[in-house]
Amino acid sequence: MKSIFVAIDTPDLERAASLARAVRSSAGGVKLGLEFFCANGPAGVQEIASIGLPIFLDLKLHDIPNTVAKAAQALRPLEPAVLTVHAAGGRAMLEEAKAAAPEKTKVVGVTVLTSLDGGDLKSIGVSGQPAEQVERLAELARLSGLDGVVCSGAEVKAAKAAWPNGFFVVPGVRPMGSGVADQKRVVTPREALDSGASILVIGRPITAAEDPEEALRTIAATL
Ligand SMILES: O=c1ccn([C@@H]2O[C@H](COP(=O)(O)O)[C@@H](O)[C@H]2O)c(=O)[nH]1
Repeated sequence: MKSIFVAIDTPDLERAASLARAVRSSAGGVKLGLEFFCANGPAGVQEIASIGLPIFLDLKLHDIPNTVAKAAQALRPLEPAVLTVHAAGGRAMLEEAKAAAPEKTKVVGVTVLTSLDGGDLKSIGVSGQPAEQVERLAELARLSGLDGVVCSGAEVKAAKAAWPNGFFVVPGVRPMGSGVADQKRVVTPREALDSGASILVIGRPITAAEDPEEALRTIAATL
């Protein structure tokens, strides 16, 4: 299975389509997030989906259970392969999100954003290191019936040990020598996969490259 989902973070539909076409033969899918969705909406998602790759809709839904359930329901026609919600939304929200999403969609809970470290958690009132919070939220996601979680490559081994049949999405992935930008908990693609990631999410190291297709192939060759 092709394990790299390319994060296409742009508000520009034409650019998104051109990137999706460029990576079509080597990617496992494309990930569309808030930047793309706010600019282009469901119609934009459908246009990218028509290029033929599975769609990971990374909207990180986080609200009261009723609102998240209605949002997940509204997204049903898009039939995303993967949909994200924030695990910190709590058990009722997670259960309702899963129940409202299409049966085939993997609903995964974002645990601790890969852009955060222990200091950031402390500043929002969460004591302990990211690994502890990931463990807590992954357990909540499992008990709530989700399909898996989003966590960094540094935590995925422990998460998989506790949830062997879970689906583990790992962003914050950087090939050796690539700039980390705003990411704080970063591993290489090989490390993420060896630690148990089900899929890797990689954006700028591919999309900002002069030749995105070549950049993706080079990364894929390390796996
Ligand atoms: O914890 C998280 C959850 C989601 N993301 C998303 O993944 C990509 C990463 O892009 P890069 O350019 O490879 O840094 C981006 O779309 C984020 O929204 C994450 O990074 N961390």
